[in-house]
Amino acid sequence: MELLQSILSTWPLLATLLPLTLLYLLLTTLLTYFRPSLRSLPGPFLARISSLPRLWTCYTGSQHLHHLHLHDKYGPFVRVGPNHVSFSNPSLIPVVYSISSKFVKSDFYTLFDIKTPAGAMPTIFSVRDEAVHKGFKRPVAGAYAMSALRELEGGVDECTEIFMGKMEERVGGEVDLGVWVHWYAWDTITTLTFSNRLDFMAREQDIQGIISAINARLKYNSIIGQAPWLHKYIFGNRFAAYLATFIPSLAILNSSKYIVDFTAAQLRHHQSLDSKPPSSPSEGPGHRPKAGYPDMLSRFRRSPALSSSELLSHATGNIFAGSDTTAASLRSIFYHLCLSPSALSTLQNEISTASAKGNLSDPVTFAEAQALPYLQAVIKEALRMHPAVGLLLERLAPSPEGLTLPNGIHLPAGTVVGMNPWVSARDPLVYPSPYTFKPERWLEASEEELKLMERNFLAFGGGSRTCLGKNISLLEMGKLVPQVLRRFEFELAEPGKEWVMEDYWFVQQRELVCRVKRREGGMKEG
Ligand code: HEM
Repeated sequence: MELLQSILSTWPLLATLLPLTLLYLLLTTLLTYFRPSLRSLPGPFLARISSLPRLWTCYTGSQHLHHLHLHDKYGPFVRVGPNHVSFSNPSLIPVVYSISSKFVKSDFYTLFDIKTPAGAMPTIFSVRDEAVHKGFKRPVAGAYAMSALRELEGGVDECTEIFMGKMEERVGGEVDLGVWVHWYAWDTITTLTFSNRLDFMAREQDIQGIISAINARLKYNSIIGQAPWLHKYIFGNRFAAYLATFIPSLAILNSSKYIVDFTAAQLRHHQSLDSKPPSSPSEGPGHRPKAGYPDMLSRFRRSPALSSSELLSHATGNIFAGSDTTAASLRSIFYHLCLSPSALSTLQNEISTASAKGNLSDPVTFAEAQALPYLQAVIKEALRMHPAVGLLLERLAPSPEGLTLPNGIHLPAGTVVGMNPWVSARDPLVYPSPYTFKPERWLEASEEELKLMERNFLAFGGGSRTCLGKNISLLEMGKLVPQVLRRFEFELAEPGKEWVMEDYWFVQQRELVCRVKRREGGMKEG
């Protein structure tokens, strides 16, 4: 106390400013706490007045679990931040996430904008303005249609074959299946997008460190995205970003440029091969594009409406969103099958029966996979058990009307509202015993129940901002899983041990170590 008095008497300006600052902080805290309408919503005290709890739970990679806990404790509407409301009430899903919804994405998504040589620009994923989003999507949507992707099945088959070969080499031993499906997803997305498989699987490594770069940026984006205004003082600030280069553990988080440069190199490579004759296997590993090959980039490039920056933005979107998601979903499929012997044997029987009837080619085609109802239910249930995205899908209450919650509370325009796909997936009224992996629920539900289950299924998001790459992942998962299961069996190396989850926008799992066996009576390597 004496020390404070002596400081204040030495610096009279400080003596005036300090109480004013404290008064300002007190007033803003009170105003934040008592923000109209939001004050009547329940939620943790600190979350009402500051972004710290959201920053912290994001930093610890556990926000999906935190949101589940908050809704268990406080009910369907929780004030999770000064201006943030998380909801678990399903009736709001069609309001907030519909095709014609006026709820645009929040500033959280600005962290996912990219810098191109022509300047900063959003990606189709991060763009906030709905009209701009429509314009962005129109020229490329065709490339994501299932009819277009089916032409690329051969590319998926090549990657599947490599995956099978790698598992074959490991029969009798242990594999970290989580790592392998990640490499599989990377090889597949680079094949489908650029016809340039980078051979993560063949070389058994993170090629050019791109996986680490994306993980690091996702970490930064999800944490700083909780208070997006912070970005302009961190990596959005040139000087701060420069200073960070001297601290390797910080510098790695600023990998956005690295990711865009990685994609730009792929674009240049694709363009440089236009004039080359069709590839031959002697060109070495990877799949080389030839003029007219219907990979996604060729389709994008055929659209005269796309500038080179837009092309880069779309390709970066595929790189950013196209592998972690599918990998997390594949891990969920294999993990839950390992934990559920009855589901595994039902699926194995379905595959064997179809095979015996001659209904499964080698490799399994997408059309054949779709005709396996239990397989489709397993995929759906695995995505429900483990949605790839684990933060709020944040949207802004529209202006001027805001949002009136079913309990009558009115949220003003500009309030950030959203649902976490993990919360919608665990609603016991929609999915009885929501923590149990039960593919049958998708086959046994009545029409009415199924409608509700589909409505709550936010694994691919919803409305006009539904995942654009959904068909890519369905193609990959639908083809890989039956092909692998007809030849191999996996069991957890340590059955009692749970995997480790980290939620940095995508909820990635680690330590899915399995023993690989050749399946009794299963298909031999052909
Ligand atoms: C199982 C795999 C996948 C899952 C679970 C998934 C999940 C999601 C989710 C939840 C969203 C909505 C995010 C939001 O509203 O904020 C989304 C959007 C998006 N996803 Fe995926 N995704 C998957 C695979 C892919 C793939 C393979 C690609 C592309 C190669 C992709 C590209 C996109 C794009 C471009 C958007 C933004 C769409 C828009 O706003 O119009 N995703 N995804």
